[in-house]
Amino acid sequence: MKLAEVFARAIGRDAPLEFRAFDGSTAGDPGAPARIVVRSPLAMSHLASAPGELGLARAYVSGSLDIDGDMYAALASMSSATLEGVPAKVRLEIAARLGAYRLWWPTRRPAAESRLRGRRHSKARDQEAITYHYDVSNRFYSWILGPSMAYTCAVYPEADSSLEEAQWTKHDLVARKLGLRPEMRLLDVGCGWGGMVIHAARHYGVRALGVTLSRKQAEWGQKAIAEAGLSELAEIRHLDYRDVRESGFDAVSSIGLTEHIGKARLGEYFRFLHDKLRPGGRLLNHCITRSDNAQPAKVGGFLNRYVFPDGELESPGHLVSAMHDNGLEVRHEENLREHYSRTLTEWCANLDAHWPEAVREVGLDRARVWRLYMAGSRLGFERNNVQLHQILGVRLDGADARMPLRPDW
Ligand SMILES: C[S@@+](CC[C@H](N)C(=O)[O-])C[C@H]1O[C@@H](n2cnc3c(N)ncnc32)[C@H](O)[C@@H]1O
Repeated sequence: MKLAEVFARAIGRDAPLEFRAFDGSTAGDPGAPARIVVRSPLAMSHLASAPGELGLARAYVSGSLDIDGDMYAALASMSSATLEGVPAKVRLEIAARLGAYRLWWPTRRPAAESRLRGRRHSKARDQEAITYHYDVSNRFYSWILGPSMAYTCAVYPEADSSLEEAQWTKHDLVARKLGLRPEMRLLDVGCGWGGMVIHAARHYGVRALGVTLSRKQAEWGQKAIAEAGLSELAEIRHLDYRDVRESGFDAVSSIGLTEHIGKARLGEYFRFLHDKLRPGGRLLNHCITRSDNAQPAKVGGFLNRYVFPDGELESPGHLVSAMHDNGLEVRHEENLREHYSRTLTEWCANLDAHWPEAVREVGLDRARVWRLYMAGSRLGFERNNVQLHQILGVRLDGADARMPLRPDW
């Protein structure tokens, strides 16, 4: 059986995809928005060794399989692939073919795959994990993220708002939820390239300290603060949040950091942030959560090995409980899932628009990792496999929460 026949049976003959393989076989619609090209038997060996997303990712990142055109459309079609309706005899034949590929074309893990050592979530290993993903190239990130350099879900105020407006709106939403006012002190943990710190200082006159484990982000953010003339108010340090010594902050923001903490450490994370606040101070926690809480968290897949090593997602309920159990009165929460699929759609389009220079900057294998992960994440938010929750908590400890009677955020 030729590979195109296997493909047509698994994906369906009407899928909006074209398929070509090294054995000369073809299937699908040549005018489709996306084309899968299996360039060598090595791709089949990758798929046989690690069936599903990891095998596909290894084949794509190693260059033995290409996905041309619309990556999102390709993933949307492939994610529903199944051999369920295929007769048992044919399935056995396919399994035997895959086994033979595996035997004759042994695979090696592509060099881009992460290999972290040491105790999970030790400071040293977390530094390695963050360097792996964020210290790639600031230029590369600027092509994807645009001028805001914000690497988290934007908040679109209108149907036709731009990414830049939506990132501004996200920072402003966080500022308003935190009740920022001039002379307040804000701690932004996991500050990235400094977007929230700069927004709080520029628009609210707040004294803002941001910390990030990425050296390249810190350098970029420090320069951006100086160029904006905000050095009196804003500061960014290359520092593990656990090493922040100051306390008594009026507000803490954590935008996209929780995904790096790990379930086992969530309690101490929220306790630490609680202790950084003065009584009456607020924490706004913004992070990706997972929808299916019944399944154990998935480790060792594509995202863990190529994108966010040691990253872990929790359910929104678990986060609310962890905040509640660590001294924070939970006052508000909202799910911004649709905003993240839209944000990712724009990042994917930006990467495609800068593809040749992105490949020159970080190499083809890495550029492919980002292309695959961002399109897959867009699909994940659209299909409610993952969500984005903002949760607002207050440290009471005898103080008044001073929340508005009906917030108009
Ligand atoms: C997805 S990025 C979000 C950046 C930024 N908040 C934004 O919205 O663009 C996650 C950030 O968490 C930071 N981070 C992860 N673990 C950290 C830790 N232990 N201490 C400080 N920063 C950390 C990373 O360096 C990165 O800046």
